[in-house]
Amino acid sequence: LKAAKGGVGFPSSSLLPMTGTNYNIAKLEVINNGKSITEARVDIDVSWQSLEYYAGIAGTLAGQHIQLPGGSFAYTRREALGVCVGIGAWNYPFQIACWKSAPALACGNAMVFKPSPFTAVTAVILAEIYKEAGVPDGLFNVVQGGAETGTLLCNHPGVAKVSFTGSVPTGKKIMEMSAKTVKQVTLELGGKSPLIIFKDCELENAVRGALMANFLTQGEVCCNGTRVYVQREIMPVFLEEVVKRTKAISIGDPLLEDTRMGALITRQHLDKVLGFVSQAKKEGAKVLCGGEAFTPIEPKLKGGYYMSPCVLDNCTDDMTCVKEEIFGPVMSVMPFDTEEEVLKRANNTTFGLASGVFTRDISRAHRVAENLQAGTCFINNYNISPVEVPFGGYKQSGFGRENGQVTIEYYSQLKTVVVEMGAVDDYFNC
Ligand SMILES: NC(=O)c1ccc[n+]([C@@H]2O[C@H](COP(=O)([O-])OP(=O)(O)OC[C@H]3O[C@@H](n4cnc5c(N)ncnc54)[C@H](O)[C@@H]3O)[C@@H](O)[C@H]2O)c1
Ligand SMILES: CCCCC=O
Repeated sequence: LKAAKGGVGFPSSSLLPMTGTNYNIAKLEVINNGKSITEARVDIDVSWQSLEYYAGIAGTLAGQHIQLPGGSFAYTRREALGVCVGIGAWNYPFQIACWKSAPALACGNAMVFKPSPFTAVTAVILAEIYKEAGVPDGLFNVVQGGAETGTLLCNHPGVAKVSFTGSVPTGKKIMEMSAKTVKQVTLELGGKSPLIIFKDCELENAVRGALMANFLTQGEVCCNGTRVYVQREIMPVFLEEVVKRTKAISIGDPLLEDTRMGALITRQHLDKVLGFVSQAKKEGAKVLCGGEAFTPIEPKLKGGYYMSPCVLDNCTDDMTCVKEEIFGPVMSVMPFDTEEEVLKRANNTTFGLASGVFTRDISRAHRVAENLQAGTCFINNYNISPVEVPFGGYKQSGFGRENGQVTIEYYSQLKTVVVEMGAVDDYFNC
């Protein structure tokens, strides 16, 4: 399993077959969420990699020694915050629970984790795994419930920190509640990320990248690059290729090895996503493929929340489908002419979670990455998030980070100890 490439949902062909516990968790995650088994396996890989990574870091936590005049000195200690609350979204249930609990526990905190009520199961499996590994009772706890339970946790005076993954509107409420007792907050929120494809790109990679940026986990991925800006000269060939491959995505039973797209999370969410497609048509977008409820041929799947992945052409920056997070398999494609123009358009959003650029021009790639207002910029790929690499948003996509060494700072506090080696000053002359 070491061969697995860390990713938000990267279905790596380098994955070795899973057996035993890992495979069972992946299967449960499919039943939990509806995503394909190939993706769920990657989620479980990314999850255990997170546990291993922070377990390794735990023994390296250290402060600083600062020499002061007269032999005195100060040192800093990195200490736990106390009880941390983790609140998760439904799209990566097990992975989110690991991304939060691994650094929290590594820093010496306890965690109370609340999964989304739509995907309640696998966080409990994580609690069982921790117990089996020897984590003392009470250090990692799962409470089930929805908004009411989340509210109680955020208002609890005994909680030191809330790490939240979910939508922007809920994130604002979490921040407001946490402010009452000055709790620390990490917010991993939504996005409407731009993916910029220049005419000098390696087209095959750019097309694959656009699919990776839009259709993993049925498009229900926070950092998806759903605003696809394509340089005008290559628009016809890009559209032809992207539509051909989108039509070929196999939708159906998510437990089957060949399936690449499963079911959306709920009927209500499916209707909402289909509603975005209808609205896009009304506003002048052209559906090149998909965007409809889909009924797989297997009789047992009738009534499932499936839809065909959609590519929208004729989009403009002011359309609802381009401005709002759809959180479903809908790609909006728009032409651009110059780098300056596309950067301005890409940054014209209140979100700032991720971004991407495809080009062979190395200077341009780094210049674009510098100028995009987003927490992550992928160059010549998309949706790759190994555990060593910090992940998080700019602007209303949130703050704080998950993954990487920096996350230690979000689950610990710094104590300064000042040590006098001489006499105390007789300042008051008494
Ligand atoms: N940035 C990231 O890392 C990331 C990752 C995954 C999903 N997301 C975002 O999550 C959203 C989809 O997930 P969702 O529909 O579960 O989001 P959501 O905001 O509806 O719910 C997220 C969690 O918050 C809880 N909750 C709801 N109301 C609450 C309240 N008032 N107080 C406390 N807790 C409350 C829910 O029960 C759930 O556990 C999308 O916007 C997506 O972009 C972000
Ligand atoms: C935990 C995975 C985050 C990806 C966004 O939805």
